[in-house]
Amino acid sequence: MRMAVTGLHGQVVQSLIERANNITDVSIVPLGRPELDLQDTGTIDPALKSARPDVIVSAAAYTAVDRAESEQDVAMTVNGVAPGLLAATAKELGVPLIHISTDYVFDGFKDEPYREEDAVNPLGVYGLSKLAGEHAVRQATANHIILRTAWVYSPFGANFVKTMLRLAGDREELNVVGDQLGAPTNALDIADAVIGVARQMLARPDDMQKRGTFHLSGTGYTDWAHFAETIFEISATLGGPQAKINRIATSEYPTPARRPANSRLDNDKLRRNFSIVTPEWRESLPRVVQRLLV
Ligand SMILES: NC(=O)C1=CN([C@@H]2O[C@H](COP(=O)(O)OP(=O)(O)OC[C@H]3O[C@@H](n4cnc5c(N)ncnc54)[C@H](OP(=O)(O)O)[C@@H]3O)[C@@H](O)[C@H]2O)C=CC1
Ligand SMILES: Cc1cn([C@H]2C[C@H](O)[C@@H](COP(=O)(O)OP(=O)(O)O[C@H]3O[C@@H](C)C(=O)[C@@H](O)[C@H]3O)O2)c(=O)[nH]c1=O
Repeated sequence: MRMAVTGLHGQVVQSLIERANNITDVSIVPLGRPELDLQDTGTIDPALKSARPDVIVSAAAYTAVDRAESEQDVAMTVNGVAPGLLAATAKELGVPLIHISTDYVFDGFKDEPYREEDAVNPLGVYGLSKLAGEHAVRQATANHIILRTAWVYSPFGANFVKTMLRLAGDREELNVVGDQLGAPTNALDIADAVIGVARQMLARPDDMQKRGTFHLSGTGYTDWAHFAETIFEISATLGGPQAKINRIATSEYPTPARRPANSRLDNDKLRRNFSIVTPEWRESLPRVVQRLLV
């Protein structure tokens, strides 16, 4: 199975490359700038076609949530327009598209985990742009999966786990918000799920139970402050950096973009339709912290 994946250095791309290294029948073709530039939309179709994919994975995105508030045009092109073009090429090639989206399409006012059919209402430009991307994909091809994930971390790229370990090098105490709930998701677990989903889509080309929108986050949930405390508990056992976490309210940590108070995603549809279950977030975390401390 040849998977063309957008992006080069991103967390999900790098995780797919690492996982595929150990699987003989899966090869990843990462497509990044300048060959494929989601801002330079004319590059998308030729780059994808030259990769001769069996499946396309749309993993690249403009992910700077706060910067998006002042770079709306770039965020909209990369996250909102480009996925529709990827989907149009996927349709022309007759191959499935797996598009990664986000919990930030929701406003977070629901008390329970979000299900796929719940009403969307993004609070910021990043979420709005990702929602536009979802609509564009749905319009361009029925042969798609939209996988909404959340709070992604990994040994690669930039993420909250790396930020906490880095900040602890300079400070003894860190203020972290304790009133936003969500599920940390290891990008390597996303990679496993994406490969599993792709195999099942190819095996069942006409099965609409294996098409549409699905949620995929780590199992269980936490808040950012407790997530940070857990990172440092693990770091302590490995002789890594330490910091005391001061639990604060979101109102005490002003940011350009608003974040949802509830980012929890209900993963049950993925379990029912694909038999895919993600590990507990606490189980996945130590493996990444360990790698980051080496
Ligand atoms: N990070 C998170 O917490 C979450 C992420 N998601 C979604 O998951 C997906 C993967 O995220 P993640 O791996 O964390 O992302 P990263 O921020 O780690 O990487 C983003 C990738 O997008 C690429 N990219 C950005 N702009 C362009 C462009 N104009 N042209 C081509 N490539 C571009 C980057 O390129 P380069 O390699 O050159 O830097 C990089 O490879 C995204 O769709 C994101 O919206 C969803 C929920 C949470
Ligand atoms: C660094 C830091 C962050 N925070 C807060 C800010 C924010 O509410 C929360 C997480 O901060 P980050 O900037 O890492 O998170 P953020 O960029 O909002 O992460 C999001 O990224 C996009 C791409 C997604 O799709 C989302 O699922 C989500 O993972 O923690 C603190 O309270 N203290 C700190 O020292």
